[in-house]
Amino acid sequence: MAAKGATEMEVGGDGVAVITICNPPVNSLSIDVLLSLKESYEEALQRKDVKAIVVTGKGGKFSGGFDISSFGDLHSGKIEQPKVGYISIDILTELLEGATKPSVAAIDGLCLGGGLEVSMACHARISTPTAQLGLPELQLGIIPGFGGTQRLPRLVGLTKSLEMMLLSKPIKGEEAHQLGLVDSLVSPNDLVNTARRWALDICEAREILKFARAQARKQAANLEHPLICIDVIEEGIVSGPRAGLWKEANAFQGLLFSDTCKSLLHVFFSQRATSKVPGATDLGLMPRKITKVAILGGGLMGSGIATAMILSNYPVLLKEVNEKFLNAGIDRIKANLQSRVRKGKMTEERYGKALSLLSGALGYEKFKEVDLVIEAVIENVKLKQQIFADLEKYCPSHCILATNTSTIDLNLIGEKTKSQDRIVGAHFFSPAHVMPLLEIVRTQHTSAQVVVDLLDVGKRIKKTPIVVGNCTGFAVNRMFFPYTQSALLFVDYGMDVYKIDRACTKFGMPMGPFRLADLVGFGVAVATGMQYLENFPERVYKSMLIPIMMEDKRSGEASRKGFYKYEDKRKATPDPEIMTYIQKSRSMAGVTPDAELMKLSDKDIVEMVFFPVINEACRVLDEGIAVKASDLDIASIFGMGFPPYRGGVMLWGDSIGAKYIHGKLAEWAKRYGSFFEPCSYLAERAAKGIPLSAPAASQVKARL
Ligand SMILES: C[C@H](O)CC(=O)SCCNC(=O)CCNC(=O)[C@H](O)C(C)(C)COP(=O)(O)OP(=O)(O)OC[C@H]1O[C@@H](n2cnc3c(N)ncnc32)[C@H](O)[C@@H]1OP(=O)(O)O
Repeated sequence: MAAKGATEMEVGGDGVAVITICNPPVNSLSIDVLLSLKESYEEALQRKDVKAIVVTGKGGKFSGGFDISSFGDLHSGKIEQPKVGYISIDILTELLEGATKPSVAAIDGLCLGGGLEVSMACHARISTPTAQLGLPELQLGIIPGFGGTQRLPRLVGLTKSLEMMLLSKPIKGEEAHQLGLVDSLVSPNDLVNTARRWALDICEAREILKFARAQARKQAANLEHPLICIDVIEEGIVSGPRAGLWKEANAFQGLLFSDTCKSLLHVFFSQRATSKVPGATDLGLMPRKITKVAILGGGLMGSGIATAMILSNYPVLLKEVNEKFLNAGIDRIKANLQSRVRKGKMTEERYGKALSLLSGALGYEKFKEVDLVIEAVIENVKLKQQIFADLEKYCPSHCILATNTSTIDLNLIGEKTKSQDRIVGAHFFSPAHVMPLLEIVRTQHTSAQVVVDLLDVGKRIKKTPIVVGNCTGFAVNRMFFPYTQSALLFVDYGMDVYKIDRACTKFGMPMGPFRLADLVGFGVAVATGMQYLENFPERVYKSMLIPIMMEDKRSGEASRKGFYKYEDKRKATPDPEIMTYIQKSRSMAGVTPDAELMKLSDKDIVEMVFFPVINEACRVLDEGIAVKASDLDIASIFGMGFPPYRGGVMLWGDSIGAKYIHGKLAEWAKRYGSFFEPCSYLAERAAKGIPLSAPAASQVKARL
């Protein structure tokens, strides 16, 4: 039997395949035409020279719909009925609508029933003003069967689509355009060419969207909502504004109840709540004006802090011990600023202005003019004590005396002065002009006024402050010390360094504990370790791995070799050589690798690295070092790069549950030692089923 119509396909030099429905007199859709449409599509999707598709009808008619004359053949069984849904779902939805290449329908004349349905499965519709579009199926005692009941309401709205279907009432191209069923109106002569251009424009938009998707995945692989946003934008481009709006509305609704949204809302409010500090900001004190700032030490931290200050228009006096160090410090500040100019974040003019706010000093003569001093010299208690005694002598009596120490007890630093009420910690995170957190440390002597003043400075230099109590490591470093500690412990027990780092970055950390140790430098890591060992010996794991590597002149990124090698600029490559050190460290620790640890999933690894962090965060909270759990969430996000979409360590901990965390820690404590011992705060909350972040009944001990 001769075929009842077919489609023809022609591929132009522009990469557009024009598929024409040919079945005179009205280009009705016989089964043959539909199968031929399928074949043409498949060929177009396969061919490399085809970028986009236009579907049209021969002789100024798109299509009069399903071939009514074959109804009888179907009834009599003369032609076999395709399996239910084959045309509507397999061909029109999966193949046409779901195609990776965009298609546009070019409509003139009739576009009825199955014809309109084919055009609605395309990604856009261009028509002439006089074209006739409708779904008249009900006239024949049937209903639209190729997706019309679903696609038309999305394009023209419920009321209009009901009218068009129930009354079998077609509309003209003009009205279809107003309703959004048709995307553009053109004269019959321009029809196919306009449709070609439209299809190519969708291709270009798709390329841009593809790039945006890749970027979004690279930035935060765990996040779904940026990709959904791109999908929704694409829907609008491809299927018109109404379809786009529907997709937007549905996606919005879904995201509103997502964990990501809940976590990010928590971060939003928690960040604002950090500057509400009981016993300081609730006393009605106004911040005093700070007109000049002095910074002691032009090293990495000092120069970073000075950069942050001059960028926010504070005149800065940088003091060093000799000309050479001073110049080196000033050069570092210049380099910090220049990097901003290079990245286009700052004009040359702004650069000059910022630099003009900086002056250098070798002595204390000009310190009588300053309102705030930030000491950022090396971590040496004796040196700091001497400096604070000098500052008391040379600075005006109202001047705030801040230290950028990251670990040393402030009472020790100020021991030789009578200025305890104006001594405060201003702990910045490296690089200080980039990292957004400022940990303000107050002792029992620090005045509320000084805290209020420093909060104001923090706001002006665009840092997120958290106000914490005084102890070794304060809140942030204390909380994150166990991050590297547990990683080092598990490496001794047989786990792979790079597997741990990978699990952490997949979880959403900017870098794993070993890449971080490389960045910070092993010297700092060991010095900090000593402080902890002195103060919290029961929960320090004495890994020899870092000291062994240091003996071999591997001390992290600065020496181009640490846990990774750094041949190229900053690019970290795993280094098989580290196995020698690891084996040595393992034999010194006298442990036998635990075969079970090798089988762990990424989720297990993340728990092993982060549950000790949560445990320490609980101690910090219990001791009153932090005022509230949400401050620790902010500290973890802004100080260590904990993924904000997980809400911070405490909120994340609560999403897992105190009981589970407690159980795991207790089990590991039995197996691997006291480092994992769950603290009493965690134990109590696990037993009573109270969230970790819920305020205690007797909130905040007298520590602050
Ligand atoms: C699954 C899907 O949802 C189901 C469907 O698509 S069902 C089909 C839906 N389509 C329709 O109902 C359209 C029916 N056709 C019409 O209403 C009118 O024919 C029309 C408005 C298209 C044209 O009207 P008009 O210009 O007066 O010409 P008319 O004489 O009716 O038709 C011209 C020829 O085309 C044929 N024809 C029209 N529509 C046809 C169709 N869908 N299938 C097969 N042949 C069709 C007519 O039988 C006629 O053939 P003839 O010359 O051999 O007698």
